[in-house]
Amino acid sequence: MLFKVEMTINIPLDMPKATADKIKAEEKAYSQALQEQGKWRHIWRVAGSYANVSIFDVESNEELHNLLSGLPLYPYMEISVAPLCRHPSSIQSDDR
Ligand SMILES: O=C(O)CC1=CCC(=O)O1
Repeated sequence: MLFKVEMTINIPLDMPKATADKIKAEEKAYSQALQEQGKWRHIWRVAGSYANVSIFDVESNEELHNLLSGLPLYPYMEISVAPLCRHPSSIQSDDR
């Protein structure tokens, strides 16, 4: 199941830089592990914003929820999720 996920990050201004840097490093490792597993298919920076648009490929809504709620930056994110399906004009032979 494919989902578009938009994440907007709002780190509190009073968070110490060392704390924020540690959480960001944990976030990067978490994200890259999921990318290596093929579950986090794409991640794109939204130009001009501390936000990303990502594509996830998971087995269920529950799996997506568990992955997203495990993000180290989750407490500081606004997240929106949209389920995806094949576009009838797509020339791709599969959903990759
Ligand atoms: O968009 C961001 O910077 C938040 C984020 C999600 C995965 C990651 O590595 O950073």
